Amino acid sequence: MSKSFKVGTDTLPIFTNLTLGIQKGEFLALMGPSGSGKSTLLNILAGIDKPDGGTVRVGDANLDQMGENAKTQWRAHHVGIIFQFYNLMPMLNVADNVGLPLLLKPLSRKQRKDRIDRILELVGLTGRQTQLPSTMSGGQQQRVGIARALVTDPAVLLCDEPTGDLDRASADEVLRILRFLNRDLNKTIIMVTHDPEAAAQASRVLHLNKGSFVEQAEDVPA
Ligand SMILES: Nc1ncnc2c1ncn2[C@@H]1O[C@H](COP(=O)(O)OP(=O)(O)OP(=O)(O)O)[C@@H](O)[C@H]1O
Repeated sequence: MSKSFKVGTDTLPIFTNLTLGIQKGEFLALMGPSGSGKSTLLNILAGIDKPDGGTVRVGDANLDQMGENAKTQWRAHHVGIIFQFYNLMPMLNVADNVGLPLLLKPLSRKQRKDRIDRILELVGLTGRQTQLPSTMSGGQQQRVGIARALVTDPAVLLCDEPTGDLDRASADEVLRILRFLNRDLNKTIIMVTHDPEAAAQASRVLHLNKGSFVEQAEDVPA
């Protein structure tokens, strides 16, 4: 896959003939300097951004052969996205934020409520349904963000610096949930992070370096 951006009259290459395979059920951490293309890669995997050339397959979906509407539908069913700054709707309460992705699904009010309640329990936010995000801590807001990403039961979770705005204790709680989702619910997780402690939770760490990935070397005892 190749990707560049046009900046004025210049072309800024981000990836040139990048080949990357991610296994179902992996917990992959993507690291690398600012501007190296980590978020761009997540956007390409989500079908939000398009490569200039090459092929991007996620499960059975061949993203480069799908139109925009098909990709939007596909994303709504198969991919959950978790953001650094949560991206919650401030005027909606917790239950309505978490339920947003379900608006595209033909569910009854009761089915919707049951699913929201179950997911909130999973992220440790039972009883918070009517609370507004602005009255919650950063860690709690991120757990609402995780619940929203999970509510459609996607196979893949894309996380863009999910602990980047959190203190250590809240970050550790978010990482504990991500680890649980990976190990116990078999979610494939791709997490961009600058935090070595977050990366240490992953089953594989890749460092983006000048448009290609370098696998983190195993620690070799001296
Ligand atoms: N829509 C765009 N138009 C032009 N340039 C862009 C666009 N999106 C990203 N870029 C450029 O592409 C490069 C990669 O950006 P990207 O956000 O993927 O990096 P990153 O590794 O996620 O960085 P960070 O760690 O700072 O979030 C940067 O130089 C950025 O300025």
